[in-house]
Amino acid sequence: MSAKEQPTTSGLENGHREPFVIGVAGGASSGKSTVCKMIIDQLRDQRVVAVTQESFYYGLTEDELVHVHDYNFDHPDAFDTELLLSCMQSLKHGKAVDIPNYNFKTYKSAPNARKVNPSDVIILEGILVFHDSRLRDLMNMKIFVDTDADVRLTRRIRRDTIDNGRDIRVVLDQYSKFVKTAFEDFILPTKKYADIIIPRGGDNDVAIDLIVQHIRTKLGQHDLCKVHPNLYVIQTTYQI
Ligand SMILES: [N-]=[N+]=N[C@@H]1[C@H](O)[C@@H](CO)O[C@H]1n1ccc(=O)[nH]c1=O
Repeated sequence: MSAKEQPTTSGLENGHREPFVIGVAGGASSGKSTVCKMIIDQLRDQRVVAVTQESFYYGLTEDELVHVHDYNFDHPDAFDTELLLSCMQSLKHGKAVDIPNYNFKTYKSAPNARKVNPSDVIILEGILVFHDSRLRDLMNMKIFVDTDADVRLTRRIRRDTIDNGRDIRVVLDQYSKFVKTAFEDFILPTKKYADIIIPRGGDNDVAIDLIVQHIRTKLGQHDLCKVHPNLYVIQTTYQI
């Protein structure tokens, strides 16, 4: 069943409604995390949980560590997508999951590091969350954050040099070798799957307000259904 249809309560643990799943994709440093934070802030009255694809990076082997500057963190194969898919499926069915924790300093992954409970809204963000169709099919809403390449690069240089103390030459080398190439080969082609494309990301208050309104409408519809199924049928008939 495509997630486009209305969330249902069928087959869910303790009768909760099926969570509303939002995917947020876009280039590295495009503002995905900022968009997620703004949506979560405006949905303070709802049970919302955020999952980042970065938690599912494979840890690097000793040999990969030795050649870390030649490792492509922007390639789909850098992520444990099977584990991410199984976590998202469990959350979608109202089950709590253990999320791994990837450490950007040690390049190692700590399994089962964080317990995430099922919620009404689940936001999954990451550069390649639209790459695998099985993940896309779990999403009720897909947002692509469309920020200019020069803005993404300047943000990345500022973050990696000032915040993470990396050498500017390493950052630029990694960008031209992996980040730019992966954006063009793997990330940008997933933009066509988006329901909403946000230019300028977190600077775009209008887009984020519209998104939050849409989420509230979808959640509200289900609350009516919870009150009285017939009422829900009337509402659906009216929409048609
Ligand atoms: N390098 N590089 N690019 C990736 C990617 O652009 C971004 C989002 O996953 O995080 C970066 N990334 C990922 C893992 C890591 O250990 N270090 C790191 O900088």
